[in-house]
Amino acid sequence: MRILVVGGAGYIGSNAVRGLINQGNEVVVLDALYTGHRKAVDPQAKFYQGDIENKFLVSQILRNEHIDAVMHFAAYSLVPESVKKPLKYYDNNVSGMIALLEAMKDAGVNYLVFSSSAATYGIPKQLPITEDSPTEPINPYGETKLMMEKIMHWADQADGIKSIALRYFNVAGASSDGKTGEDHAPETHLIPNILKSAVSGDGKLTIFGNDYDTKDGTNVRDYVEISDLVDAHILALKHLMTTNKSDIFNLGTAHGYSNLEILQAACEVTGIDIPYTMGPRRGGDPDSLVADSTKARTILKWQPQHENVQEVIASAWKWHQTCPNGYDD
Ligand SMILES: O=c1ccn([C@@H]2O[C@H](COP(=O)(O)OP(=O)(O)O[C@H]3O[C@H](CO)[C@@H](O)[C@H](O)[C@H]3O)[C@@H](O)[C@H]2O)c(=O)[nH]1
Repeated sequence: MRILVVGGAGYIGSNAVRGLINQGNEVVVLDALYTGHRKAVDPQAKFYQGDIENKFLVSQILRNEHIDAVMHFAAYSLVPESVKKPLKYYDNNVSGMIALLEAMKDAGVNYLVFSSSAATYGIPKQLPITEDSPTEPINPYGETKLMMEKIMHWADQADGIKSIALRYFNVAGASSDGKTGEDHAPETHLIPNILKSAVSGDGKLTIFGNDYDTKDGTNVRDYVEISDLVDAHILALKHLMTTNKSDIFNLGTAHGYSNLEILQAACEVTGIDIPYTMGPRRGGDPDSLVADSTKARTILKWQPQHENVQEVIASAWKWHQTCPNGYDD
């Protein structure tokens, strides 16, 4: 199959590109390189630099490259940034999805796997969260992802574009060959920030808030390992093309770790007593997000292989030690 991976130079997209190639697919990448890294893209993929909002370019690539299906990772994804710059998020994320679907309609490409988020749920009424839980996002990022899902739904109704939205919980870890890891600018994610502090010893790590309604007062998250996440995308695409039916799946492990538990696990993995400051709450953080992924396990036959959070942190730690400045080395 020939797959277009939009946003294929980012953390999750670049890992998906490798996974697709390893499974015998031909991959074309489109990435604007606003947040992604050219060096992260597997050299076996054909690369175009460009913006998802350029629907003429996307349509041309879909036609000229004889694309069968699209995976979409080209959205802004930082919760705190979205709270500070909501218009940037609505503009890029929502407009990007509209342009992509218009280009797919124009080129007659009817299959889309989309990187959605647990942030679509907001503050869950019960844990673990199933796909039919209410979707009431509490930050602009989560709301843009929900809007994108809704746009996909109506594009299916009107134009027959079939799609699967994968609602990820917190993705973490690096590839086992050490080639691709997590490198955002600015870095706002917990595990990379903890490990950066471990490498630099700068003592700049802040844990945001210890007055949440959780076991130790810090936020609880469900960490899903990057290669397990990529496997789910490939299974989802096969399922979509077999059933021709749009759907939504959670991807997580059903294990919730508090921010302090993650810090403790990182201290154990690295052997470093990582200093931190307890700071005030960061805007837009729900207390706890833990996935019920029974649906993905049953229907997609998804079997995550890396549910031990220490193992996930260990792979990220290997990457951070090798590339302390990310892809800028
Ligand atoms: O330096 C830091 C960074 C983060 N946190 C906290 O760590 C937790 C996790 O934060 P982060 O790693 O930024 O992830 P989330 O905000 O939970 O968002 C992630 O998880 C979502 C789904 O749960 C995804 O959709 C998003 O794309 C992804 O950024 C939160 O409580 C943060 O406040 C800190 O305390 N200190």
